[in-house]
Amino acid sequence: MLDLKDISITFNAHTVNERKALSHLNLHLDDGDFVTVIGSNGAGKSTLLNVIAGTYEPDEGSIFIDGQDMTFTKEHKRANVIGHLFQDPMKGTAPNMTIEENLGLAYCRASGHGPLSLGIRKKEREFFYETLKALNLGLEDRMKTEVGLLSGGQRQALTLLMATIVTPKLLLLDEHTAALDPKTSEKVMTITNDIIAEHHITTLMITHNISNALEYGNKTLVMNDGQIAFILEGEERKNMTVEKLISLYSSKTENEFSDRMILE
Ligand SMILES: Nc1ncnc2c1ncn2[C@@H]1O[C@H](COP(=O)(O)OP(=O)(O)OP(=O)(O)O)[C@@H](O)[C@H]1O
Repeated sequence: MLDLKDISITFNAHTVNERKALSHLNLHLDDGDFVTVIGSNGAGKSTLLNVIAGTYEPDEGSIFIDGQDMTFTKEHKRANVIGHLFQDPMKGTAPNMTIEENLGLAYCRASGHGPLSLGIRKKEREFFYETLKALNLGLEDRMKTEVGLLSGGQRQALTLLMATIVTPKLLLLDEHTAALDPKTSEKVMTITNDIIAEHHITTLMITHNISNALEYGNKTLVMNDGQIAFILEGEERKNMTVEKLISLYSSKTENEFSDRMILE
């Protein structure tokens, strides 16, 4: 489904701030894979997602989605098939527009249904109502509420819905629950897991929470220094504990996870 072939990217090349963020990275994801991504600070996790999304063009290598070479496809064109969520709940929604208008925008953009100026029709309103209801946050009764008035958790759940209202080929989640309080984070994570399972969405999810990384998804990709250190799957992953993973990481990479990852 997703193939990354020999991807490298260096920021600020030939300056004192030169930083090789990804180095000859290869990755293959099968259809429906839900891969959690962890690694120390600066390992290249966000850069990996940004390169897949088209935010950055790699210096070397190729990106294929469903066999199609997307390496030089612009970010806004890739957005038709890739959903990308960030840590900041303020990103990804328009605060001065209502919930319904935001969903309308996302729906039109992803489905190619023509501009929002045509108005949201009854059929779409009903679809949005039902989709919001499934979140179990009461947002279906607040469709005329401006998004800027929502809490961080509600907003992040809405952003997730917008990214998946037309099922994307690939979903990229960059610590999308990290800015939420623990209870809300758990709720948004449950919603995330349900949406991914229901629509069978191929997903890469960066998390700093090691137990979440082992609990959710079917594979865990561990990054270090711009490369994939190792991938856990199958029995090995099933039998993995947080403690074992911390020691495996330091033995394989001679590096440590950050305190934030270990303490949480
Ligand atoms: N736009 C950029 N310009 C310059 N350097 C960058 C840029 N983006 C990332 N880097 C550098 O590339 C390296 C990898 O960064 P990246 O954000 O991908 O790491 P990460 O694994 O997501 O880290 P963290 O867990 O701290 O968010 C870091 O050294 C970072 O400083």
